[in-house]
Amino acid sequence: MRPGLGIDRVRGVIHSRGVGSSREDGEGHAGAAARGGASRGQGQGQRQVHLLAVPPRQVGGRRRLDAARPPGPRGHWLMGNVAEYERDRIGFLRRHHREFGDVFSFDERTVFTVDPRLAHQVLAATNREYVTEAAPFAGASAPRDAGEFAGPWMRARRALRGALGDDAAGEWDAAFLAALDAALGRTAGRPVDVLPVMLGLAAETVAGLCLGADAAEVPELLAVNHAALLPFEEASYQLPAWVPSRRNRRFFRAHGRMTEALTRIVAARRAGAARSGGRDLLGVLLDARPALSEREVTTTLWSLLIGGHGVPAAALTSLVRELALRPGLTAALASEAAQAAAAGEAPRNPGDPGAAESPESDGTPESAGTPGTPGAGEGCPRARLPLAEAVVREVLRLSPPAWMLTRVACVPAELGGWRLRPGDEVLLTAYLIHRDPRWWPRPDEFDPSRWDTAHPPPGAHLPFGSGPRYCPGSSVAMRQLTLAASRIAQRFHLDAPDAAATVPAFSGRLAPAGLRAAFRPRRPA
Ligand code: HEM
Repeated sequence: MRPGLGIDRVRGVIHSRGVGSSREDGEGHAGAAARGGASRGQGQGQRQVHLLAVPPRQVGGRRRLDAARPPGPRGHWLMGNVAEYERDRIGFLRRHHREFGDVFSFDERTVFTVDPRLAHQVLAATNREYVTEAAPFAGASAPRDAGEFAGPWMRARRALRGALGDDAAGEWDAAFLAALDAALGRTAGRPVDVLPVMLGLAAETVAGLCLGADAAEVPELLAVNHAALLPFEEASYQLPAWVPSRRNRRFFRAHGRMTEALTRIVAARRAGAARSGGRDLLGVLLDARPALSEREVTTTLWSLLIGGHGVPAAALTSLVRELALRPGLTAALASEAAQAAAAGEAPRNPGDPGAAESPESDGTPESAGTPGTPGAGEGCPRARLPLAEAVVREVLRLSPPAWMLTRVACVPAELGGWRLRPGDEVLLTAYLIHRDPRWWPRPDEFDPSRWDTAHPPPGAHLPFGSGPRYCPGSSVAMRQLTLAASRIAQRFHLDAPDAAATVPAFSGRLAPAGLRAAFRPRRPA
């Protein structure tokens, strides 16, 4: 059973075997998604057994799965809670949070928490007590092995830190703005589905970031992979990878094409046959010391490409919705953009000084100034566009694209007084934490001004996660979203008559379902 979707589903697929592996491994990448995501030391298909939830016992009028498990809904005698969850995921979570409190179990091996303190604790203990859904480069067959496989990934992360920090992230501002103008310009003022436009924009942006001049074929491959991954994200139950279902075959085909392309690009770059004009992430990875293997480089690229595609596109789509609903706010953003431009301040050029310390320094983004938004130093356009930045933060608070984070215990662990066994899964509901009135006054209200004073406790603001597996693209993402908010407001009239009626889709990534909008160019002032 996979109630925990979000980015981890995708990453489970990506990371489970490393990009260079194949079906011959026995299960390949789709194995993680197909089994519910995991190198967990359980035989193939065993994970699905959790679907057949053991009927809980009634203990003293309180439902308990067993003495060692948190309380939780009883569900159907055979199917557990899957059907109810699938009918209305967030409604299910809200109901059971109200009934059972901040920690409740979904089935024998799956626990939800809506407690920021516990979320923070779990995220901070990742790579020690917990693993992300499956470890990068994993060929691991048991959760206890996953830390070992996270090693190369963490080395790659460290190598990338400088290149993805706030100073360096500015190098891509101009390319991002050009791609944004082009993507919205192509819509020619006609109403369009916003998410596909943003997926195209994000694909082009992240492909350029990773591969520079060698990126040409990658945006299309990302689109193909995105489409192949969607069914895995949307369903709670998957067939094992070895079943030659249409969905599995489609995924293997898409994945194989991307693998082949990345392997070719990496090999050519290593051989010096292809040279990117600027400094891209592939260049950084190839220069890493100690050197990363070809497969580690390729797998890291794959993770960055997938992580930097669907999630930012979902965030951009939510941003458009909020802007479309608030003409007054867009006018204020346009005026801020005009002032910043007049002062020659936006966007900033490469080499800007003054970025804040990386949140990875101690694994706690909350310690890096404003909670959950690291690196907002004076050199960042966010500092020059404070309203745009606050709008973005508010969008990410109300609609975190990665609305549920997943961890798997790899050793016996403790969560809020409950015992977890290796293989148990903890689901951190960022969406509910972000809307909890205990940490957020008027939690459902869109109010960028709250960021003038907001000081949520650790773990209460998780748009980019926390701890050692904090999003490595967060600085780039915050910059680009801030620039996008400002640019869209300045250059386009937004017309989205149905925006208020769109509902959030709690799929792999949270985004307003079916949002349509027309981006009509404004006359230059
Ligand atoms: C609005 C934009 C973005 C949001 C909201 C976002 C959110 C997140 C979150 C919440 C996580 C942590 C997941 C967890 O703890 O399980 C994460 C991880 C990750 N993100 Fe982002 N992300 C964004 C943009 C990007 C970009 C632009 C890139 C690539 C340049 C990227 C690459 C990654 C990667 C590779 C990981 C996995 C990190 C690891 O496992 O160590 N993300 N992201």
